[in-house]
Amino acid sequence: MERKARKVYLRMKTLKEAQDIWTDRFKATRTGIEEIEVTEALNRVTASPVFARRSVPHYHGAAMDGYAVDAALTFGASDVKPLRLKVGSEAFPVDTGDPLPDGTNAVIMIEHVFPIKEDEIEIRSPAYPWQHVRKVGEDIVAGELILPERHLLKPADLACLLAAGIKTVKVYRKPLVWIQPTGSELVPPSKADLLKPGDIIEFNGTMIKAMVEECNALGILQEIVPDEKDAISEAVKKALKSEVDLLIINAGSSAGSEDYTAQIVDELGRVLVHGVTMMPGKPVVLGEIDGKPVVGLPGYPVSALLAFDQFVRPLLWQLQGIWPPAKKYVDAVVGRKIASKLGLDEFVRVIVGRVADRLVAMPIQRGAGVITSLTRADGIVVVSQEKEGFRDGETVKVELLRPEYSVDWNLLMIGSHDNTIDVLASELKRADSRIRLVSSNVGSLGGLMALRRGLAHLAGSHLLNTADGSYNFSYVEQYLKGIPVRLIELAKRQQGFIVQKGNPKNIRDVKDLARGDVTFINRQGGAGTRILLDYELEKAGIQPESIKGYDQEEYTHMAVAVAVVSGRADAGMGIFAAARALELDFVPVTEERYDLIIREDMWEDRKIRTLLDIVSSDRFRGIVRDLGGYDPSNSGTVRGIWNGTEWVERRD
Ligand SMILES: Nc1nc2c(c(=O)[nH]1)N[C@H]1C(S)=C(S)[C@@H](COP(=O)(O)OP(=O)(O)OC[C@H]3O[C@@H](n4cnc5c(N)ncnc54)[C@H](O)[C@@H]3O)O[C@H]1N2
Ligand code: MOO
Repeated sequence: MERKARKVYLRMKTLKEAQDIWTDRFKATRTGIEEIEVTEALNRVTASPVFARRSVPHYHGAAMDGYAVDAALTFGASDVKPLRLKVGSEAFPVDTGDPLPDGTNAVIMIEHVFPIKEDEIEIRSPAYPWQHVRKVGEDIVAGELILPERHLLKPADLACLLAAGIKTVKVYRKPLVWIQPTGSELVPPSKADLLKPGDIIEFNGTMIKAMVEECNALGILQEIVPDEKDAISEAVKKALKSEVDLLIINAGSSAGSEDYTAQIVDELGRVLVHGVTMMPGKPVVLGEIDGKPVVGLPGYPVSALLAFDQFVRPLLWQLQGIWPPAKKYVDAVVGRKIASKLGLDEFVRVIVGRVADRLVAMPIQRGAGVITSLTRADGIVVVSQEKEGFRDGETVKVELLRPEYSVDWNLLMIGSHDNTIDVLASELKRADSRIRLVSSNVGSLGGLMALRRGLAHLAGSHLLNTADGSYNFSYVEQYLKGIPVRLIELAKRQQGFIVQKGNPKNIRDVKDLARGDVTFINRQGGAGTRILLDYELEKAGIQPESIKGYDQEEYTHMAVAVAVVSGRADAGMGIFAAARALELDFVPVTEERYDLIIREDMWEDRKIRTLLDIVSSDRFRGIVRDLGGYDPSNSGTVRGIWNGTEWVERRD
């Protein structure tokens, strides 16, 4: 083979350019054709037109239960002049589907017949010719075209084929896809219990195989190959010798020292595209070797999935001769500002809910390695390359990953994070499988803002009024003027310091945070926990500047605990459950009340009704108590009814 100059990173293409190059190159490529049983042909694509072998029905048949007659005999029958017919010679009993006896051409429904004697019936209206009869060829006429070429076979199509006397059908072969995970750090999922630092469980392969299957193709997941050029090259050659229609190499797509995909494709064949202005998914490699399509999907799971969706999915359908199934888009209002780089189409995952008749799309975590951003997402918003993002409140197009009706069952909760929210979410699902509690963590104050702007159904909040020690009331008064809401206690919970196991720095109270040997990890401004900390610092007369790490912020209790477990910090303020989840120690500081703040116009909503039943149930209280660090004895208690101007009810 001719050797070419090495081009590792080609000029970045736009998504549209890359898609055009890719689909154009393989526009005439199809998988082979095979003939299969109709009974096994669901979701396959016809490779030739199909013509009926017989008519349907192939005989005149009764369409109703009753009596078959010659219509001419019945003319003149009426209420004043009933007509009697002899059973067996003039009228013949038939059931739906029975062939019509010779000499008959109509069926009288049994309900319209009056039995006189065993062998005689009476009718009081005439039958017209061919009434209640399914005539020969009414549905299909032998020889007629019943399905065109390149038709995706759905259940009714299979029925139609069988009815027309067809037993086998020519379809395109399911594309066969070789999936090659690469990476010296990868270990198979079966070894998940024996991970060393640096090991990564190979999970992309299974995700890719599942996506391949969703495109009606067959994926063969190969064993992991290490990041060695020769080893990968060998695997590629082996793949191409087999019968595969498409080769996917996962990871090694970017510019690192061990990123060989583009080089190998370039040496063995031709790189069509390396680098697309999309994010995640930017370093995708599109090429061909021996006329076969080869794709290098980036290693990060979100990047791999999105690049697959843009390039592999359409190709797999194209190889079967049809368009990919259409995506579903809806308009929604952005719930939180989305900033994005110019020059890249950024794919932002969002949760979606319908609040007061408009759909709200709340962005969730952005990282290309954050697989949970895909498991949680209801949709994807693309910030196109010429935009720097979206302001909150702006209307955007959302690609829905779930059916639109299911989004109407989402309860959109924005605000402070708490572990009991996860319990609530799973209890809601248990009570009513349609309800999904989707939450976005922006801190307590952020939750109130979202309620004010009509971007959430409910907020979770634990905002302390440092003047009188009350929770949430004064903040509702300040931020929710004109917005009627109700406050329901979710639970009381302990707040304290999350510290290393064994508390090696011997942190006892808030004064210890100012010690020179202690590094702290903080929560973001507006978080209830942050306000609590500042309150405790003020009480103790400690200047925030004297605390090392005070300016380092995280958005959730768990993120604070992770900062401690990883050694980045010695202490952070948070809830007991977060410390326990990571086997850290906990130094209690105080107990606080965490409330659900619910829009008044949601009060009678079924989802909220279900939620309220759950939070006041013994079962919920039991689960929450078992988490540790919570006092759920007053869960479900109404703490306040705010009509937008004043408290109709307020119970501290
Ligand atoms: N200097 C540069 N570095 C990077 C660039 C760049 O342009 N210049 N691009 C970044 C972007 S964007 C992406 S996306 C990634 C793509 O990386 P690779 O495709 O080269 O993949 P790796 O670096 O090998 O792996 C990334 C990450 O994914 C994990 N991984 C890989 N395979 C699997 C698998 N089968 N299952 C689970 N996880 C997998 C791997 O362990 C790494 O953690 O590059 C950036 N860097
Ligand atoms: O393009 Mo990478 O896929 O942004 O993270």
